[in-house]
Amino acid sequence: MTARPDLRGDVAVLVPAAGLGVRLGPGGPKALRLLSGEPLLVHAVRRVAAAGVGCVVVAAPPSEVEAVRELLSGVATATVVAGGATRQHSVSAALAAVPANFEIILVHDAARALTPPSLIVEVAEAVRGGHDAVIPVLPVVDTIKEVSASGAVVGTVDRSVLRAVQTPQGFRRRVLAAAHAAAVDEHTDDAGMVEKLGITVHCVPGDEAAMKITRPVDLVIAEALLARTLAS
Ligand SMILES: Nc1ccn([C@@H]2O[C@H](COP(=O)(O)OP(=O)(O)OP(=O)(O)O)[C@@H](O)[C@H]2O)c(=O)n1
Ligand SMILES: C[C@](O)(CO)[C@H](O)COP(=O)(O)O
Repeated sequence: MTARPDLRGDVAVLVPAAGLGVRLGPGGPKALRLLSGEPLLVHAVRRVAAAGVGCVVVAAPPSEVEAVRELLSGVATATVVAGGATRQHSVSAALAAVPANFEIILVHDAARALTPPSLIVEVAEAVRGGHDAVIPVLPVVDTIKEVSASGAVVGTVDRSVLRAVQTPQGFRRRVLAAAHAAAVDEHTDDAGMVEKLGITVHCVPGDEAAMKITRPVDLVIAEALLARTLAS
């Protein structure tokens, strides 16, 4: 895990971690599920801290706030708040806890536990460089079909214009605050809320390691990625 010492401490990272993990199956809140013996949240926050950011705010499952504080005490200096019923509510709660002097805010899923610090730095630097909103993206590798409710193919989408979106997503603070003030739970991603304000969202190359651990197979893939990283 390589850190970039040149990143200034003017960046705050919000880590929504209050999701249930329904698609991962039974086993408790997803952010607390284990990957190589450590909770996903610990993997994620360790990488955020390695990026050299000045403030980390975690939105934890409401019943786990104290436990998460304890869990993170040896990992990074982090503020822990209670998350909400939707990702948007969790991000809003975390944003409210960021001190006023932080002008660059990144939002980063705990579920993207193996995101390299270098990607966190890239996104922060793109915001500092002048973009209001920045997202990491990857090309779509499968053919994408539009399908009707009855299961018939309606058409094939031109995938050359499609991108799969990751986190961290980076924003000027006023932009993220305005997007959340206007949002009505239509999007799980913050950039989607910003788009609705008519603000341009800039793309930077994503990273396969920033995959979102969503289904059981993703845990298997993440274990393999982690083993490869540790071995290199
Ligand atoms: N009410 C919520 C819902 C989601 N999240 C967080 O948002 C990130 C992305 O969400 P996702 O991966 O979809 O997690 P879950 O909502 O837990 O997954 P599922 O839909 O399978 O329950 C995760 O780090 C998750 O903990 C959150 O903080 N608060
Ligand atoms: C924010 C996000 O990770 C970008 O891909 C995604 O929107 C989260 O989506 P989910 O609906 O919570 O899986």
